[in-house]
Amino acid sequence: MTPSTPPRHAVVIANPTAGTIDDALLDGLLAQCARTSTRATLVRTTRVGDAEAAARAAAAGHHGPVDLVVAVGGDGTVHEVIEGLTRTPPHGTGDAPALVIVPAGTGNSGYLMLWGERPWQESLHAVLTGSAEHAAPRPLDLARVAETGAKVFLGACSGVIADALRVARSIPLSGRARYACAFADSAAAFTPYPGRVTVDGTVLHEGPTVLANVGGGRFRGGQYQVLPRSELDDGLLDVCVVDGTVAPSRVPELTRHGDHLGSPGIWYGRGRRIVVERLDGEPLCFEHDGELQPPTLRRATLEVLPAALTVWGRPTARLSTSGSRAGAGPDATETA
Ligand SMILES: Nc1ncnc2c1ncn2[C@@H]1O[C@H](COP(=O)(O)OP(=O)(O)OP(=O)(O)O)[C@@H](O)[C@H]1O
Repeated sequence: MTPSTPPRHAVVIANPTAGTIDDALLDGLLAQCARTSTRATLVRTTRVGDAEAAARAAAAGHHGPVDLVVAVGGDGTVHEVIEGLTRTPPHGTGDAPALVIVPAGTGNSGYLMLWGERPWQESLHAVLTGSAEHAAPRPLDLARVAETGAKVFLGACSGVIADALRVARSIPLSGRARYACAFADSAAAFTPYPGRVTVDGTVLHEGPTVLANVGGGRFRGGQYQVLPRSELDDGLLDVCVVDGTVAPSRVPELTRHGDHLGSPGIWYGRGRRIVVERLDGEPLCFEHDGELQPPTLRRATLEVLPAALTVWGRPTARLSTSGSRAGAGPDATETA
């Protein structure tokens, strides 16, 4: 395999308030850069919005030529860094810096999506040494919420998966355990809402809806494979709808291993523009990248931004090919 070009200058954007960060983690990271002669510029955030500003500054060339941005934190930090990297045209004629994630939050779905369960030190070492066998810079599709302009990298979801984030606020656990507990509690009490999901102008589902998940990554909450077929670099968004014939309480167990696609009441599509609506005049319960959104939208329009970002991940034929593709069936409406 041809080695990738190792990065020469990394801007490390670290959120010191993220769930599992400490000085030892940052010292270890900087030592790894020093061992491979990668210049590292450390930026510690001090408030919400700093990570986005730092990524924008790095892409705009404020630190000189930069070919790598290291986001150290949880999914919230990664989301900000992506907003910053994609908001600025790259400095001069060079490419925008590529992103690598060092997981220091509690859920870390972004890291899981790109590297699986591999320790971050091994992933970073492969990036810094240009080991093509273990790491590759890959194009990553993002989505944009047309109504707000927000970028989405992990995925967006209406219904019970979003409601679980509300429930999680009062659960005294952290990370994946907290979300699992919240998902079970929310699902046990959830009432389907009247909804419609449209894929590139064709209605995929209309009627009682438990959730509509658009992505993005295969996993939500770091552990539920709601979109087991999703490819992160195919220029398309996947969508899975669970309709009201499925008991909400069964959804956590059904989606745990991505086995739900063959079941009745599951609708799966793929396209460039996906509209998720609530039809009774009430606001959608809606989240993206693990952040519950204010109840202001009755519809969310997700448009794909193909290859919006270069991100380091494990080299696979596609970014996320673990698991097999389900055969086409009634659950497998594909619009592209
Ligand atoms: N210095 C800071 N002080 C306070 N908040 C910050 C700071 N830097 C970043 N933030 C905000 O903290 C929020 C949470 O961070 P992040 O999601 O990275 O960590 P986490 O909550 O521990 O991880 P996870 O989302 O995996 O549970 C982010 O939305 C970010 O905007």
